Amino acid sequence: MSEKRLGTALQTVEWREGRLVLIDQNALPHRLTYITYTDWQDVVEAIRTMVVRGAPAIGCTAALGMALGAQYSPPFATSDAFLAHLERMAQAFRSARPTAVNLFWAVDRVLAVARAASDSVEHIRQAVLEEALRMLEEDLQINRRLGYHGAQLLPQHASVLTHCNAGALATVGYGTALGVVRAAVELGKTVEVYADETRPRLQGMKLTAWELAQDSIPVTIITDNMAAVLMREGKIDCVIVGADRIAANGDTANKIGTYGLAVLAHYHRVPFYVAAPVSTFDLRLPSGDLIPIEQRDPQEVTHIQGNRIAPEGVPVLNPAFDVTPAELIQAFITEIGVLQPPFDTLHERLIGASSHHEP
Ligand SMILES: CSC[C@@H](O)[C@@H](O)C(=O)COP(=O)(O)O
Repeated sequence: MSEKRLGTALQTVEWREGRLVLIDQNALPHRLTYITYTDWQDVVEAIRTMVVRGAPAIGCTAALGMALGAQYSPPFATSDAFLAHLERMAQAFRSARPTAVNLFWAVDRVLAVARAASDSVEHIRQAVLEEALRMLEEDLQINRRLGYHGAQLLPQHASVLTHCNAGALATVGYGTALGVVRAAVELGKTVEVYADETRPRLQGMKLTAWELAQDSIPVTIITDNMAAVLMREGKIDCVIVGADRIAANGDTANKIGTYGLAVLAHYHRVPFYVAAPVSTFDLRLPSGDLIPIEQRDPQEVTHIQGNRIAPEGVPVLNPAFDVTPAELIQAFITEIGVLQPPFDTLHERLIGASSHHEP
């Protein structure tokens, strides 16, 4: 095992001197800047406008955003009134983005702790902050464990294709799909990564390529339509992507374009892996047909850096995610090991643990 500790320099979301601090992902790769938040409603907006994005990162940001709102709330006479205030906050966070279930999971977890500490406003406040900080710490540990399990699946010299950004920037740190890459490198394997640019918001080119370069992990940017050729030429050993929501049968929502990659991988007999924490599984949904898919502003497609590149007046579709059918996925890499549907080991952990309120 090498001495390198990769992906630890970037902490996407953190609590600093009673404030919530986010890396501004909309400024990358040009500038690594941090935004400090004192108002929970601005944190909701940060999730909506994708200052912070990626399923685990938005979950942890929402949890810490609720803690921020709890710290700086107006005075409440009773703990019931304070709980009602937290429920309103929770609803605002849930409505920020619909697809990643981690957001709902995180908000529910904070609310559960708040309800359990309901003997005084001060206790609730303290319990909510402690729980949010615990979630941030857990996320890092989860990604390291998940990365270790996934690294066992890679050959000694591996060429990995990934889509969007499922890295340190999509989590609190270290990453899921990129956590597997980092863990393999830490175990002494040589890994080169092909990063799909990931239209329309280009998270693969702007974020994945940037964060791997920070760790000196070899990375090559390709356009989304190059994957087939690379697979045909035998240049890809496996595809590893993250996930926003995984249904009970293994159907997986992830960034738009993931489904197409899975079809290509199947045709070329390239293993296709999904790397995601247990909190991304939504076992209440029997299949992926029921996963809500976020539709985003058409301007993300028609404009580049504020300049229109599409003709006026032509309709545009902009679903942010697609659903890959389970049969195209070789395995699910999680912090508790490499899993296959029907995910028997997960049922006990997840069912009943959360009610996942939808917006
Ligand atoms: C570990 S992150 C997994 C997914 O959240 C990621 O692949 C993805 O689709 C992110 O989408 P985004 O729209 O950038 O939030």
